[in-house]
Amino acid sequence: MPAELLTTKRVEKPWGRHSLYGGFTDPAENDEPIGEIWFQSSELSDPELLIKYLFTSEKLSVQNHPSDMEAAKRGLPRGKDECWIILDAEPDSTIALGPLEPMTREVLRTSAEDGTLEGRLDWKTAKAGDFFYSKSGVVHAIGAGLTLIEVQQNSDTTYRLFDYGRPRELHLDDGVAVAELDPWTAEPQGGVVEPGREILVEGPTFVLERWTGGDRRIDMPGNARGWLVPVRGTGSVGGIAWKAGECLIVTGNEDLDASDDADLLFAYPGAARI
Ligand SMILES: O=P(O)(O)OC[C@H]1O[C@](O)(CO)[C@@H](O)[C@@H]1O
Repeated sequence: MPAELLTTKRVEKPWGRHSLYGGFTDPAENDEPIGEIWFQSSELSDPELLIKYLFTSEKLSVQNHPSDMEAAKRGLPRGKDECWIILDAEPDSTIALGPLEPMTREVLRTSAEDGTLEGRLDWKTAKAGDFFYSKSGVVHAIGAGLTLIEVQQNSDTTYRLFDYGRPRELHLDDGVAVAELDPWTAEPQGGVVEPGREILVEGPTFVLERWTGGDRRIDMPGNARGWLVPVRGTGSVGGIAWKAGECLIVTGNEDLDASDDADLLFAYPGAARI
């Protein structure tokens, strides 16, 4: 199938919201808050990437994820590098990425246990338009009041180190073992490589491009597939109509038509741009 419009799965989370974003339907007042919307294929059982929208009203857990190598050691199919495009933020919204100072594994564990870990993290202001890449291992926490798109390796393995006393399971042994202990620094980005084409992530596990509107050709080599995430605008690809808030998987060689105002993300597995 050259292009598939993905279906959505709504995920309840204690830190989610009753008032979502854009065209997403709000949950009923008495229902649990929705924290995530996942885009799923009805054709593929285990695609390489997963695209989500996140809606936060409280901080997520302080957490990290295994790399491909650490995942393999634990019998898991893949690790979880991830990144976030911030769509909307309350004025005081923040995201924690890595420790303020290099830490030892022992300090990471004891501060997770005694609740001081939160204060040791580098809480960065997050506003609409910001972009953050969080490599597996980075100890991070998405803050309250944010709406964002997450592009990640398709893995549901999260090691929770601290959860503000919420009654959810923690995973200290694994989280401490796979943690990156040095402060976070932004990965170098490819930047604008041609008019209307910006490279936000180029490996090691996926590439993320950002495109402006207009018509273009998508040429995916072999069996490679790409995830088209319209942030704004309308259009069609491979004869399938799309609009902002949806997500499609594209394979092969397809024409993409996008309205002039379109803002598009295009993600695919791999270490280098196609
Ligand atoms: O354990 P929590 O707080 O529900 O957070 C899990 C979520 O955090 C994320 O890893 C984002 O940091 C999501 O991909 C994941 O679903």
